[in-house]
This record gives sequence, C-alpha cells and structure tokens, in this order.
Amino acid sequence: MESFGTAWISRLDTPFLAGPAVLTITTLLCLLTLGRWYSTRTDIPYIKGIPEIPGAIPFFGHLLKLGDDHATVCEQWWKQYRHSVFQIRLGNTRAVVFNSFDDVKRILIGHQSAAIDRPRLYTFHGVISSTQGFTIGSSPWDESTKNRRKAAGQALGRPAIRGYFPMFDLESYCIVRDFHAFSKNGADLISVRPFIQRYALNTTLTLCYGIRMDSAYDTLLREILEVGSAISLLRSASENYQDYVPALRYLPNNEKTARSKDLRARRDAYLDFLLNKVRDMIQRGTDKPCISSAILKDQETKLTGVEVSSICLSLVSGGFETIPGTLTSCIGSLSTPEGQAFQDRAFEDIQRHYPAGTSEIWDNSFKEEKVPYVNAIVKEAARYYTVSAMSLPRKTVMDVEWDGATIPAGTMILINAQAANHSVEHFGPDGGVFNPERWLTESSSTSTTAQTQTPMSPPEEKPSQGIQHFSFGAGSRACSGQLIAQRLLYTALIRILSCYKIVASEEEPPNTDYVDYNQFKSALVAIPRDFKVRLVRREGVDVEGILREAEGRTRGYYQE
Ligand code: HEM
Repeated sequence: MESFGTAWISRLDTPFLAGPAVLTITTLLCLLTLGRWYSTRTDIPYIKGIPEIPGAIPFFGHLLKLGDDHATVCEQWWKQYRHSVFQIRLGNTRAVVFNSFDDVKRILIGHQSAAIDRPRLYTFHGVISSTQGFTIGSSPWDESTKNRRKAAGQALGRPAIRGYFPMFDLESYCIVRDFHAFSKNGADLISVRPFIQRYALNTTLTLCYGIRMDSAYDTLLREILEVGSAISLLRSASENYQDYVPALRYLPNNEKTARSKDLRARRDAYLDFLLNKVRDMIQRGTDKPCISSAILKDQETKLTGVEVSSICLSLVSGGFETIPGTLTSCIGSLSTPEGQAFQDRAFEDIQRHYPAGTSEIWDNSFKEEKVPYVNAIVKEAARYYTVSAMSLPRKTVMDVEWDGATIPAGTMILINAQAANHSVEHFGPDGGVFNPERWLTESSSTSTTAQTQTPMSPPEEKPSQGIQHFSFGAGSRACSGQLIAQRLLYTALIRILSCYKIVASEEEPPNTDYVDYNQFKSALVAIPRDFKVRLVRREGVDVEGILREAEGRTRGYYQE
C-alpha cells in the first residue's frame, strides 16, 4: 500500500505541479528557518560548555518560565538540573546565572575586572533615565561612572561616617519617638515600616540635600517613596518584557512607556524641587553641609550637573527600599515566639557592653558597632532577607574562562544572591533558618533548637572569613552604601531593643519565610508584607526620659 508520504512526493514529480510546489515549499522552508532564526536569536550566541535550561520558546526565551520570582525559579533550576551556573535567554538577551555561594564568589571576586559593567535596558535607560542620567548602580562602566562611584565612595566611606553622627542620632530617635506616640505608649499594635522608610529616606536626603521631613506621612516623602518603588518595579525583567522582546515596544498604547514617562516627570519634579531648594539656601547662606551644596559651591568640581543629580539619585534610591526591607523583616523575625530568645540575648549583651544603662546605650549607639549580638542580628537579617534577591545585573567587558567554557565579553551576568545566601553547602543544613547565632562563636551561642538556654559565655563574633553573604553584592561594583547601611541597621536596632520587647500581633503576624515575606516578587527590591507588632516597654527603662534627652540633644541638628 502506498503511504501518504510517498503519494504526496510522487505527485510532485508530475510536470505541472513540480515547479510551483517546490518553489512554495522552498519559500516556506526559508521563511520558517528565517523565522526560527529571528525568534531565537540572541545578542550573544549560545555559549558552548555552559548548560542551557531546556524549554526556551521563540521570542520570549525563558522569560515566561521564569515568572515573577526569578531568584526562586533559578534556585529550583539549580537543584533540578544540578548546575549552579547555567545560561538562559531573556527574549533576545543571553544571560549566565550564578547560584551557589562559591560560584557567585568566584565570578564577583575572581573575575571582578571582567564583570564590572552593567547592561543597558530599553525602558529604564532609554525612557526613565533620559533626563536625570543613570544611577551609579545602573550605569555601564566608563570614566563618568568611575568618577561618580569614587565621589559616592568618599561620601559613604568610613572617614565620612563620623560627620553623620548627628543625623543618625536624630533619625533613629524619631523612630522610637513615633513608635512610642503611635503605639500610645505600647497600648496599640503598630506597623513599623512607615517609620523605617522615613529613617532611610531622610538619611540619604540629608546627605544629598541637607533636607529632611519630620512626618512619616509627609506628602513629599510619600511621593518620593511611591515613585521610587514604581520605578524599581519597571527595572525588573518580569515586569518589563519590552526590554527583551523589542517588538512589544511598538504595540499601540504602550502602557509601560507611558507609565515610565509619567514616573520620569514626577521624579524630575521632586529632584528639581530639592536641588532648587539647595540653590536657594546657598544664596541665603542657610544651606546645610551636604553633597549637592558642596558640589554646587565648588567651581573646581570635575563633575557635571547631570553627574551630581546621578550621585544624589543613586544615594536616595540606594537606601530607601533596601534598608526598610531589611530592618522591617528583621523586626518581624525578632517579634515571633522564636525571636523572643534572640531579643533577650541581644538585650543582655547590650547591657553587658553598656552597664551604665539606657542613656549610655543611646549615646554610643551611632558611634560604634561593638555589641556582638546586635552585629549578628544585622548580618543575619541582611543574609536571610536578601532584599535584592537577584542583585543588580552585571555585564562582562572581557571574555571569562569558566571551567573550559568562554563566557564572551558583553554577556549579561545574573547573580542569584538569594540562592547563594541560603546555600546549604556553605551555611549548613540550617541555611534556610533565621538564626543570628550562626555569626557567633560556638561557645557563646546556643543552638536554635535550645533557644531557652542562656549562652554559656558572652557572645563573641566569629572572626571574619572574607565575604559573609551577598546581599550587598561584592567586588568591583559592590554596594557603595554598605557601611552606612550597616550602621543605620545597628543604631536603629540597638535603640529599639534597649527600650522595648517587640511582640508579633496574633491577628496580623509577620511572614518570616525568606521568599514569601516579599509581597512583590517581581520588584527589584523586596517589599515586606504588612504585619503589626506590640511594643512592651522593658522593665525599669524610662522611655519618656530617654526621648526627652534625645529631643533636647537633636533639636536644631537639621530643620525641615
Ligand atoms: C540594606 C541596605 C542595602 C542593600 C541590601 C544594598 C544592596 C545593593 C546591591 C545588591 C548592589 C549591587 C552590588 C553588585 O552589583 O555587586 C548595590 C549597589 C549600590 N548601592 Fe546598595 N544596598 C543597600 C544600601 C545602600 C545605601 C544606603 C546606599 C547609599 C546611600 C547604597 C548605594 C548603592 C550604590 C551607589 C550602588 C551601585 C554601585 C555600583 O554599581 O558601582 N546602597 N546595593
């Protein structure tokens, strides 16, 4: 019996059909090949020797499979395919993803000169940043980025921090002042995040413009936070397919581009307002020492106006979500029944280092980071709640030799900080548990399963063995604000813990899962789900007295 296939071919042999049919088939095949090439082509061709995750589809590559939560999906792929380093396609862009602690360390430290660049994205770079310049964290590596990174490094470096003591004092006092007032001296449950958002934002606004806002619900403060968060959402790949699938840019009524332009206009408005306010204060001789006034007054400066805005924008956007994300979630973990033991031990350790009482604690809280248990909580909060789960994307400027494969110059590098920070290979089987005591020496800590025990000896920090976690990135483009961020976390925590025991609400408790605590998985920086806590005043602590003292000391530091 003649098969269907052969019958079809034999018909092609007939003189009338052969010519047009062959032509049609050849054209169709050519179109299919062209279509396949066009829909699967990438900026960097397939990299031999680095496994590619199966299941990429035309045009979108792995974008749809990655869903909203890239870090968690990549972590699952690492476990499923047993490769910590693999390549994926984000639409027309090839990226290499690094997951394990050791591989992340190797690419960020071992190949830091190669992985120094940042990719350019259509929406963020082309639309949103077209007026005020790119932030440092989104700038490709060039002479201007080098200068801006240096200027930011000086403003945020160890020697400069001493000059910010009054600001740390004032802003952390305001947290406790408002905790006290809004909770009606502990009677009501409160959400802590709004006060921590103000803490983070006021710090960088003071640094950049010498301007702060006293109310946590100030209109300008809320506008900056809202616009900043919306822009951060537009930087994420899952929210912005048009960055990787160019055809989507030309869709009629492009909502993403329209939203980006609206956000750009709102951001320009407040950045211009802030800079004009500084100019005005300089003219009237009332300006406060800050980055923009120093640069505006310095005729010799090598930085352009756009570079000054870029530095201020980088500092403001660097801290306003990362610090609240970390500190709010940390307070959430401490407030749980398991967290009570950590709070008690932290309080004991604070008292051990400052035996004279709460005034001594408050006076030193912003000058030094000497209480080991509090340092351990800060480290663990940053590690466990990896608020920037996929860090900031990098790009290679030269070829990277990787276990026999060559990752070419110009390849996007994605760092799965969440996966690296929870690697059981590095942190042990309890890598997925919030346990500050992992940062303390064995003799001084108790195990998480025996949290009611008292430590055997005073807590001591484990000697540093280089990189502790990847929440601040590492290497040539590591976070410029790490030192100041750590100090802010430490100061706020030591002041809060010295006044109150924090207890989670039973009706609205915190979500302490290191993935699920985040309500917007697609955002570049995590936004913790809302929760409430009760503040129980510590026995014998005169909170009103401490607040009065701090009020007197900080009055006049900075005016609104
Ligand atoms: C808990 C707080 C913070 C976290 C978790 C955090 C995290 C990060 C991460 C993951 C990066 C990318 C690092 C890399 O590519 O290796 C980064 C870059 C950066 N951060 Fe932070 N950050 C925090 C606070 C701050 C603060 C307070 C500032 C400024 C006041 C700041 C300024 C910057 C800048 C300027 C960059 C860009 C560095 C570059 O690209 O050269 N950060 N941060």
